[in-house]
Amino acid sequence: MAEIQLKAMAHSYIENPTGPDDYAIRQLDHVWHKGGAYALLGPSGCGKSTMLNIISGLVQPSEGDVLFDGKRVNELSPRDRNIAQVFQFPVIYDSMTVYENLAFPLKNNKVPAAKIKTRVHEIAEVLEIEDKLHKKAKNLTADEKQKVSMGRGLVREDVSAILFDEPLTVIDPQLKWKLRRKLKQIHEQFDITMVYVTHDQLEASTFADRIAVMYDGQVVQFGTPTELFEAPNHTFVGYFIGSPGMNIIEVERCAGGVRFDSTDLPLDAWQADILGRMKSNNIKVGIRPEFIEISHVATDDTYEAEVRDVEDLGTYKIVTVKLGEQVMKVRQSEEFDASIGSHIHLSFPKQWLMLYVDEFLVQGQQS
Ligand SMILES: Nc1ncnc2c1ncn2[C@@H]1O[C@H](COP(=O)(O)OP(=O)(O)OP(=O)(O)O)[C@@H](O)[C@H]1O
Repeated sequence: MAEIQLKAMAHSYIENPTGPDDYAIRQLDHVWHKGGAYALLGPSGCGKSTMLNIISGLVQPSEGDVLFDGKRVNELSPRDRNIAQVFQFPVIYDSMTVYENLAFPLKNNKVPAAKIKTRVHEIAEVLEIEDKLHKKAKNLTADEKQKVSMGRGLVREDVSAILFDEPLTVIDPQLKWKLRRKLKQIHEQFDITMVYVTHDQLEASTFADRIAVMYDGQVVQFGTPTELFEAPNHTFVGYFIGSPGMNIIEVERCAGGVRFDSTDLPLDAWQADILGRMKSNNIKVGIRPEFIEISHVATDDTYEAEVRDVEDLGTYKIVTVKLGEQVMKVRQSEEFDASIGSHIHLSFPKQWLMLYVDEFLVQGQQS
């Protein structure tokens, strides 16, 4: 197992990149600590597979260093880096039995036969494919084949890390949940560094202790699921995590705070202070639907808004409201009752009102 560090690393598939848009991964520093369970989450094309392939050695970064336990491995092949990688589609030998498939990486590494037998049975038991060990791989279902593919990654005890590139894409939805739990259990049992690529936030949160959110070739936040939810470091994280995502509103400066349409939002003194020292006019505020409060009575701290829609999702409701020209989503309990077109009063608790300049969170001594 190894600590994997990316140091001033960037990658462009173009020979002579001229600007940031030419990079699949923009320059970044990042550490995957030993034994961690990580997810790499982001939309299609943001650079997840490129990042994984750079760690495994299938792609050499055009700039910077990849370090395993402090040693530069840029020039080492995937085999010499001792990385196991599980892809979207199963990589197995159809003509071999399940047992032979699982034993193959160990045989290659000259592991003694008795040890191979114990290890193959151990992994087959964890993956619940023990009864398939003597079946030819070509006769397995797609789910079973992918389990074998995962098993081939898990079977080696000496790996630096296991990288999963959307491994559950081909898996039946009902089994997906089970396999995700299984991988988590395997992580706890074997304590291996695992990086799991996905574009599904639920998949990322159930598997990982910490999630790296990628957007446009950058890791815009690396944090626990709670950190990503409560304090998104970038507007993209706010929008991408949560269902529905964060309400993000373009605003401009005004005395003591910010304003949109004719609505003034006061900021905390420290936020106003930092904003006052920044030059950019790309200013936004974000608040999650879960944190906006609705009441039927007005106070000094509330804003009158119109109910545009109420979506009943069984155990809660998503209320669409319009404040000035701004449409927002608010999450309410199933008891919420207001007719469409009626007027209600919104409040934005200050601790949940995030301020973004040039899309990044303005952070300070939050109260
Ligand atoms: N071999 C390649 N040659 C040229 N450009 C590539 C290559 N592989 C990826 N890219 C480009 O690099 C960028 C990042 O792609 P990458 O596959 O890493 O993203 P991703 O987040 O894994 O996407 P997906 O979820 O769709 O697999 C994209 O713009 C993609 O078109």
